Amino acid sequence: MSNGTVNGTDGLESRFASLGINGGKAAYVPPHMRNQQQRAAPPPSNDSNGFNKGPSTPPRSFSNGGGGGGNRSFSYGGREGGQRGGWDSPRDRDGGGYGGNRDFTPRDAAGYGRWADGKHVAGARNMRMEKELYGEAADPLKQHTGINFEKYDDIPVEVTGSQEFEPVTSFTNPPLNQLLLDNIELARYTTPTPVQKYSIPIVAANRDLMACAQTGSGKTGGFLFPILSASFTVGPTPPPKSEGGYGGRRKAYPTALVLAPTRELVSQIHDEARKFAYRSWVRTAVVYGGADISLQLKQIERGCDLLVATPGRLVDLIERGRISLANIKYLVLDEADRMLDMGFEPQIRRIVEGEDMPSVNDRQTLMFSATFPRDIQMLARDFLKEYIFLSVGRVGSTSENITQVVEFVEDGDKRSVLLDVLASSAPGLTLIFVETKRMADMLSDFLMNNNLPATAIHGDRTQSERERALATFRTGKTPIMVATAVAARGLDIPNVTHVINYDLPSDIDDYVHRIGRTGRAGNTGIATAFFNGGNRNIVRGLIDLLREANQEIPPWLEEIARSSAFGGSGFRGRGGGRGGRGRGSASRDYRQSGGGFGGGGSFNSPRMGGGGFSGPPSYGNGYGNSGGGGGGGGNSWW
Ligand SMILES: Nc1ncnc2c1ncn2[C@@H]1O[C@H](COP(=O)(O)OP(=O)(O)OP(=O)(O)O)[C@@H](O)[C@H]1O
Repeated sequence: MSNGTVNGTDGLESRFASLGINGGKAAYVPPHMRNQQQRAAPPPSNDSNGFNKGPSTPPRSFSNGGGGGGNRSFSYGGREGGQRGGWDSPRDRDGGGYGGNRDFTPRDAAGYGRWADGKHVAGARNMRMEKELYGEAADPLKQHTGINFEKYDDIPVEVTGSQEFEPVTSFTNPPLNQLLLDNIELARYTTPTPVQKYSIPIVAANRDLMACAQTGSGKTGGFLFPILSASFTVGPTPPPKSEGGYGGRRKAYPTALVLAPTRELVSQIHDEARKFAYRSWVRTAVVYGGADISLQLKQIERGCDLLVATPGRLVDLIERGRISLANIKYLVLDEADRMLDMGFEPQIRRIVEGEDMPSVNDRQTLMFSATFPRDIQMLARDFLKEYIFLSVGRVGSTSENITQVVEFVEDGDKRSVLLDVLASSAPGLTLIFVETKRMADMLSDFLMNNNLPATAIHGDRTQSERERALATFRTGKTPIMVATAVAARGLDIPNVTHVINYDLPSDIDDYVHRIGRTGRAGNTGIATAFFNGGNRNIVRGLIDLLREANQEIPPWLEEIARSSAFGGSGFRGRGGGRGGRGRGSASRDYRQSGGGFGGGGSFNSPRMGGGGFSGPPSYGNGYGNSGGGGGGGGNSWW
């Protein structure tokens, strides 16, 4: 299978000389490996880390000084020291007992805290863990903030709903718990991003939230910070009496559940959760399909207060009686629009409505994404109560940190144009998106046959193949990765300087997420799209995005938009690719744009607009999993 790593133990220059990426130019060596050669070099500063020398003159002048990642591995369970749940009250309360395998974890294992006698007892520092979780200051394997980080503050924020909120402009106590602040400092975050500034007070006010902010602008912290801060302060909730505690059955009762669509993403979120839960009583766990369930069960037994999960594996563990959702206080849907579209909605309904999760009134529900189509906003009301809608910038907009280039390329010319584009790319990691798994394999093989070290990631690869592909990509061993949509959302890989849409998606929101793998945390990046007549359905959406992000719009593209509109296919391209629930675009909270909705529902926002929009007929429980072709539950396009 495709995984053309650069092997061998020769000098770095010669290792990379064979890659031929830069034609006759000096051999490419990923910057992080150059650092290994030049240990004396001073560490990069936060805003000048060598990965964000912004591109200046598109197209094709890819001037980012990007670098390879490093050997950052996903933490699929198995941490040292063990971590049983943090509840440390008398075992015999309510007859249950919370310590099925209490001996698993030394009570005072460094790095892990506990809750004792109604108080939070922070664990001792553990330098080994700190190094693993936070890396070194100049660690090229970690994402560093880029030159444009402060510019996030210029993006207009809109908060709609029945309450106003003062943003939290700095990381301080109050409102945040001191232990969380210590961990935020260890993570080297100095200022909250806009989405974090608002999510902190909104969640603290016990409100449900639908939050929309651009890719790479810190949404993960946006939900982790307020949840962890409150958890550290309030402490754990004992299992319900009726369940009898952990005792015999070793069932876990998480209080926070984060659902996300892919294995890689849940692992990444879990890594972040571990960072910020360090030394606290909160034990984190991650479960996802395709990996050994017994290892995940062991991990859950060690403690599972904050659980990050893909829906399918979670359902499996609930069915096995190993996880109960009865204690959930916080439910987070990350990439919420993806989680509620045709592929996942039935599973989400089962988890949220068909198991023992507290009702919408007895939990807080938070949804985050960079895109929220109107139909999904309407569907989401089934899971939220009188929510606040937070948008940083226009819903579904792209970051100006990404320089977008659109090239007209007929299908038959794509391969040779790709070689040209890669040859003129500056060093850095390049992510290439294609529409099918077969194409992902074929294209990575083609690249390797042309001496370009590439790997592929898609849904047909085994878990270990996927992990290896990501690892070799991060480290720059294969600085090119060909991917299907499975890698489109959420992944935060440092030094991805170039995203190429070899095949454009049929949904403009998918384009937004794909190109969002570059230009993160204030860094800059380039996104190149190969456009041709087959992509007419997204031309209007694409032009809107380009205009909004102050990008150059090729005249030929506007010409196609004009002729497409005339020919009737120029709608803002949604709904083609994944089963085709006709999706309406939304640039903001749909309640603000006069959109009513059919069907029942308990939604009662005072600001809800009057009728007018009849919308898709029904999104009730009967919504099947019938997405054909590209979509549905089978995820066959991944
Ligand atoms: N306050 C902060 N200060 C510095 N860096 C931050 C801050 N918040 C988040 N980051 C970093 O920014 C990067 C992007 O954050 P994150 O992955 O949460 O983005 P996102 O908005 O969820 O993106 P996506 O829409 O692609 O899922 C991460 O590397 C994260 O560590």
